[in-house]
Amino acid sequence: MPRKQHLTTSQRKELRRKENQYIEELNTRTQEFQNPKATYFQDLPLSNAVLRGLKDASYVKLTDIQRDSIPVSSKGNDVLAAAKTGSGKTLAFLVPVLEKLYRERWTEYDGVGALIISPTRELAMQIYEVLVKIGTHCSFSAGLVIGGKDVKFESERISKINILIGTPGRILQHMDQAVGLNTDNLQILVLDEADRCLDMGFQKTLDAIVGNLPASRQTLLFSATQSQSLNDLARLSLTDYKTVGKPANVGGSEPETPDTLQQYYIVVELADKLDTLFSFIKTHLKCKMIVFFSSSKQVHFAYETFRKLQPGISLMHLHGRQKQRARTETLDKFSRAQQVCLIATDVVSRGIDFPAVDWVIQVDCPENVDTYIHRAGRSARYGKQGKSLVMLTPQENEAFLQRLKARKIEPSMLNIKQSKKKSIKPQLQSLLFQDPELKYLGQKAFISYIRSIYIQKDQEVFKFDQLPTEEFAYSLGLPGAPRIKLKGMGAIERSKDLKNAPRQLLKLNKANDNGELEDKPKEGKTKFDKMFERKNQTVLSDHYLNITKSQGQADEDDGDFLSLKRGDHQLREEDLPPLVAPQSKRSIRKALSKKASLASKGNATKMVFDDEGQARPVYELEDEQQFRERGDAKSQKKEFLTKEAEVMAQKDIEDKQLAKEKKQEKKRKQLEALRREMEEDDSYYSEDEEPAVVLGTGNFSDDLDEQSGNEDEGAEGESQEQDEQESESEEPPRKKHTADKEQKHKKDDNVMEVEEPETLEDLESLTTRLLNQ
Ligand SMILES: Nc1ncnc2c1ncn2[C@@H]1O[C@H](COP(=O)(O)OP(=O)(O)OP(=O)(O)O)[C@@H](O)[C@H]1O
Repeated sequence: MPRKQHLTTSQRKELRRKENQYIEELNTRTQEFQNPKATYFQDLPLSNAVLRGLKDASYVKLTDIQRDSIPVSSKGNDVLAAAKTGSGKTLAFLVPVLEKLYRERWTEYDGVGALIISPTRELAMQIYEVLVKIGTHCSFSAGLVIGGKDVKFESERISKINILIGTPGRILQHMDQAVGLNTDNLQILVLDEADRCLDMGFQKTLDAIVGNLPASRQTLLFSATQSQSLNDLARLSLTDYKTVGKPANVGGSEPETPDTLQQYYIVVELADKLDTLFSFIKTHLKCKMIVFFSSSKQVHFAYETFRKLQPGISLMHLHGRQKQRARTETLDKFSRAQQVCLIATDVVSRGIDFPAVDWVIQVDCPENVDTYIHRAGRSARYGKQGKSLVMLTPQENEAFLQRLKARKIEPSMLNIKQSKKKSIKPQLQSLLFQDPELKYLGQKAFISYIRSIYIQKDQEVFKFDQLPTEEFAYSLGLPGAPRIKLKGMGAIERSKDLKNAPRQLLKLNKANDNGELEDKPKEGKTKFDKMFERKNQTVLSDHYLNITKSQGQADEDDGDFLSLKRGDHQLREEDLPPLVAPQSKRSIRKALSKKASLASKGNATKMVFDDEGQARPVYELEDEQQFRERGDAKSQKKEFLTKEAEVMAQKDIEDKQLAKEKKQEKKRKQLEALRREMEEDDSYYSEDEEPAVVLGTGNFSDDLDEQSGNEDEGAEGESQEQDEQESESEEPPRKKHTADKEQKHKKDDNVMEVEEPETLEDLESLTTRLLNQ
């Protein structure tokens, strides 16, 4: 940590002069630099402060993307960089950020000089940690804004932050508040996993953020995959940019996966996936592995059931529905553990750098090749060996392998002898029978998976109509396929234009417990809602649907109705307890007041019923004398008809107006629902989440102290808002700035355990043997 020095004015002037001279020389060296064979960081024209920070953190040798991109970025160019997972992109953009601010002689009082945007909180935290690690000899302040409760807390400190790292939603929130966050002087903007930000529906948020930034800034876009949306973003937000790294898009000559990654696939029936996974885990107890499912509910179910079945390895789970603190703790524990199985959603599929992961298992087929690459890339990082296995159903197999092949990825096939595979279905059934909580989770997991397939864009891979729903339900231990009703699909179609699949999945996950997705947001809960929020009420679902049919008629008329009938739970009306149609207190009050107001109007019309039972107003024959006095019958008739026609025309206009207003209102509510959802989804994982706040201090070394202090003392603050738990660190006193600131091998009865195979053949035969037992 740099010591505070007391200098005289002339000493300070002299120091300043030397520093200016040093920076000028550095700039000249940078502009003239041409060494495509640079091997070490010190071969690059970098400032001493940055080089010392890198060395202290044991970063000495350059990776390819670092060697190629740092000199280009340091020259001030806009850069679009794509490089394989685990190839060291984080340093590739953090080093130029520090260099830029150093060369601009940035001080605490200059405000935000660099903005780094990451799609998820976990990734933002990781970037922050790396920055803290390498920035020990620099004198900038760094801070994290990743959403959550205390905007005020952040706002108060944000004005003193020089390097701001955050998620898009929260950054924009601070910009909108117009207090604290001033980006007028911003020098450099970094978008990490930029395409993921776009995929997650942050396009508008990013546009708004970029719109608030000075045009003169430098911009760096980084990703492991290079999609069309990334190219579009590059065209819009970069100026005269340089492309660095391997062209990682379709048609490239090399696979985009690391060379050290061994990739496999197996073809397995949907209903056999959990059996296969469990057998796999039991035979790889000495490994560190990540298992990916497509939804948080499936993760939750697999975790809870496997925990009870005790495969013999430490199990962890991580998904966006968990509280932030739990997520952070799991990330931390998993990073440190050596033999462990983490069951997770795509919340950790991008960017997260877990050390030494042996296996990545993709139980659910990824939505596209990019997701496959990012998931698999959690293993085999920074030149280390790693393996990945994707489970494909016979329906997905062919088309997905083609998609992979088009990107030069050709995993090897592993065979499983289905006949000999150990089944955990009976245990699951027994568990679910005993534990209603688990059964409920199973139903949720089932619904989530079916929904996830329904909304996939790539229908050649994901064949919704070929899903073996009954078998799948049975494989989860359920007695039959829960009934699913997806309605209001118009809303989903609309949302498809706005968001990509993961967010759609998120939206669908917000459907109610009956599997229904409604076109409009609910206003308050009815007794029906509450009744069906209770667990294990699925048996009532048919009845519920009957009751609510009339209420939901309008939606159903859209033709957007889909249902998967549940075979074993057909419920006869007479078997059900008598249900009185419930009414909310509000609706009862409303009805009563309507009656009261009608009664008080005093102009009620007396009605009589005619022979056909039709109600008609009472009328009496008018006196003939009076009738004649008003004119002849013909003209009276004409006058009457004209009047009636006018009334009808007026009514017609009113009706049309009413219909129009209703339509507009419906549209407004739908838009409102979408908007609200996008806000809630400040991050995708916020089906899910509200973020934690950890703001840095005026000095990196303070940040380090602060972190370790908290770890030691367990001093993490904790509070709740919006159902989220958050952690935050106390801010230590700010330093004054000077002129030169700176298993055991347990044998299972059924599965033989052996050492990790070295070759593909070994692995194949091993897997076959193990699964055949
Ligand atoms: N020059 C280096 N020397 C030693 N280790 C490095 C170096 N650069 C990066 N690493 C290490 O390599 C690992 C992967 O780096 P990083 O997380 O930046 O990869 P990435 O390219 O961003 O991956 P992803 O695309 O998955 O986000 C990290 O553990 C990091 O500490």
